[in-house]
Amino acid sequence: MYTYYISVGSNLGKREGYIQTALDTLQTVDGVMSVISSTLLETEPWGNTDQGVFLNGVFRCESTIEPIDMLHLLQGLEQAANRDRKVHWGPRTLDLDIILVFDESGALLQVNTPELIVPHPYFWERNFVLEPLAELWPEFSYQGQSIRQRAQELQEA
Ligand SMILES: Nc1ncnc2c1ncn2[C@@H]1O[C@H](COP(=O)(O)OP(=O)(O)OP(=O)(O)O)[C@@H](O)[C@H]1O
Ligand SMILES: Nc1nc2c(c(=O)[nH]1)N=C(CO)CN2
Repeated sequence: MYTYYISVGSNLGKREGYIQTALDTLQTVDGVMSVISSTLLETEPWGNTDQGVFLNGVFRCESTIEPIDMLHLLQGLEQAANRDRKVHWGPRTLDLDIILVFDESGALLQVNTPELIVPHPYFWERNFVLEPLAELWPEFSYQGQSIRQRAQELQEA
């Protein structure tokens, strides 16, 4: 059994609908025991600022699905939302990124393959991930820093 923290975002079309559909579909998948979502929040675009405001959140998912298979499952949900990938970090109907994965002993998984890097390489730089993650897991800390401190630090940067 794994515990996944998955970042969800959308800034094109019926944003909340795409996110809700992804959540509803994920809950029906064999091997997915539970999915809960943080509240969704409006966030200014990060990285590529020349695009619309995002709706972002984080799902916590308990699942027996292996990380690479979870990635492919999430990519299928993105395709179901007619996601196109023309512009890197550009507008998208639905984005689902695996942020963190813990195994049943509670150990943080490190994955480094051409297709999948976990922890997600940018998660600790992105308040649109850290704020909803902190809602689900306020005591989380990473590399010796609490998530609250990190979110504050990014806010002030
Ligand atoms: N932890 C991860 N979660 C999701 N995709 C990942 C992860 N690690 C590597 N990838 C790879 O990233 C590729 C590009 O994904 P995508 O186009 O969604 O990037 P993005 O979400 O726009 O940018 P970013 O990854 O910086 O958030 C995917 O094809 C996937 O193989
Ligand atoms: N606010 C916000 N900005 C972004 C987002 C996102 O989900 N939310 N996703 C990106 C590429 O993954 C790049 N920039």
